[in-house]
Amino acid sequence: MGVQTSGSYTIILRMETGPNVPFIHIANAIHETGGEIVAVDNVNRSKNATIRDITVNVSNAENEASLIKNVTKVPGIKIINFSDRTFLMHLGGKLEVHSKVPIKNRDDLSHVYTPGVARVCMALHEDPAKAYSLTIKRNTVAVVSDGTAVLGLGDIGPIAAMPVMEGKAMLFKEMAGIDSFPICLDTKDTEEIIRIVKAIAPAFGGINLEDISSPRCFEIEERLKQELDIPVFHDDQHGTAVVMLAGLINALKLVGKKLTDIKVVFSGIGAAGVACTKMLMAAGVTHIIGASRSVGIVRRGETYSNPMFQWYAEHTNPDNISGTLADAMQDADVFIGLSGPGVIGVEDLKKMAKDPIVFAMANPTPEILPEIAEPYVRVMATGRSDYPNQLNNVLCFPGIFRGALDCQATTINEEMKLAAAYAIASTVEDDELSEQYIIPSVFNSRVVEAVRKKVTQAAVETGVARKIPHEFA
Ligand SMILES: NC(=O)C1=CN([C@@H]2O[C@H](COP(=O)(O)OP(=O)(O)OC[C@H]3O[C@@H](n4cnc5c(N)ncnc54)[C@H](O)[C@@H]3O)[C@@H](O)[C@H]2O)C=CC1
Ligand SMILES: CC(=O)C(=O)O
Ligand SMILES: [Mg+2]
Repeated sequence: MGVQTSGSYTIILRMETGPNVPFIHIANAIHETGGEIVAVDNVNRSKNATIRDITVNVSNAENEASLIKNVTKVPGIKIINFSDRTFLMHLGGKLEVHSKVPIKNRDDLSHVYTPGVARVCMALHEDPAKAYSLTIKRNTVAVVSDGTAVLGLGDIGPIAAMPVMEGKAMLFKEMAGIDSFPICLDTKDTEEIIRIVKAIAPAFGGINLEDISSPRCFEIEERLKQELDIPVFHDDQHGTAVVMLAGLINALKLVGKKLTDIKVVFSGIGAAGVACTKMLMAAGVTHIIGASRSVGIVRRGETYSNPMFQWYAEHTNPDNISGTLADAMQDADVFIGLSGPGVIGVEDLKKMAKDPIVFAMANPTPEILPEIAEPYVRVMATGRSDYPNQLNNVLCFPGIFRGALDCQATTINEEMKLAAAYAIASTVEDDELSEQYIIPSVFNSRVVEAVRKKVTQAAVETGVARKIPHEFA
């Protein structure tokens, strides 16, 4: 009892029960160990036995083990097998490629492949710009990672990064109809990553860099932006920043404060923390303090080996305070966590200014859990889908790339990002806005369309669109 279950850890117990075993005995055994029954399917019923699949949310592996042990003790039941729903959904990977044109006979073959394909190749040789109409480039994005900063799990390597990149590719397709390939590179070398991404770029209309640790991610993205003529977008930086700003715009409406007046404290000065800081500065926030696990509050007068910390020290912390994250929390209006699990506690929240706003965005485990923070804060948001107010870059990257691809943008610039943030924020109407609803659901179908439209408009207005869609002509 009292165990926090997680929608992302679901097991299915297939069990056989004798004729006189009341279901309540099984339900109690599950409930006693903190499991939450979400579905019961009768698979087979005969005079002597019933076979059921019971789907249960558990909190973690230990909880799963103790639950199974407890259920096994119920007289008259036999567990046939149990499976983890998350792993079942990953069997064989989560993606496959489909062809758009059937190949039923030699004639079809001669058009889609040799000899017919050769004429198309030569047309592209003469005019490479036709790639947008004659190849998959028009609608295809590479999701590129080196596996060094996967969610908040850290440097777990390119193979272990694949499920996240496959997941991003699924989201591109499901949310915005964009085809994408997960590409996990077995190198951490900045120059080599730049070289490889440049080499694969001809097939793609955009590059989504993902989960590449800082500070290498800054140089990789900057160089690729300069050297390629397609959008290069480090999602952990800019997707996160766009969504964070959207959430903050709406949260501030609730508490009646202005961007220009607030004090914001960051935990985590990595890819996401730096980009969110820059986005807030661009939106008018002047009082920002950042703290990192390794050096505490970043301040002028110190020398940091990480060049981004040096930049941070020069551009934030107007009163140049020193100390730890806990010291920075005094009178903060907003806390933004882009670091790791459990870095703040209730004592830190109590120091914040009136109507605290807490965005604990570390994945999969936030800087503070909502059930602990909620009594002490006015607005609480996390990056997770199993709590209200999900601040996750999935609200941004499908729509921003849809908008960029539709106008064949050469880049995704600051104006396009700001347009995306305000578009996301505007999908929550004023009469819908509440502490539990500052940001639209990931499944709100209006989000991608709103972002697409505003992003394309911003691209056209700032002169980075190669094609002007009819609605903006
Ligand atoms: N909700 C969302 O949409 C997003 C959330 N994130 C989360 O933000 C976090 C950071 O991601 P990136 O900036 O891409 O990584 P990064 O590797 O570039 O930076 C991580 C930063 O957090 C600090 N940090 C890491 N673990 C920590 C811990 N346990 N305690 C204190 N500080 C810690 C590091 O010192 C570094 O400053 C991750 O948890 C990630 O899941 C990142 C992108 C999007
Ligand atoms: C959501 C995401 O991109 C991350 O946590 O890294
Ligand atoms: Mg990421």
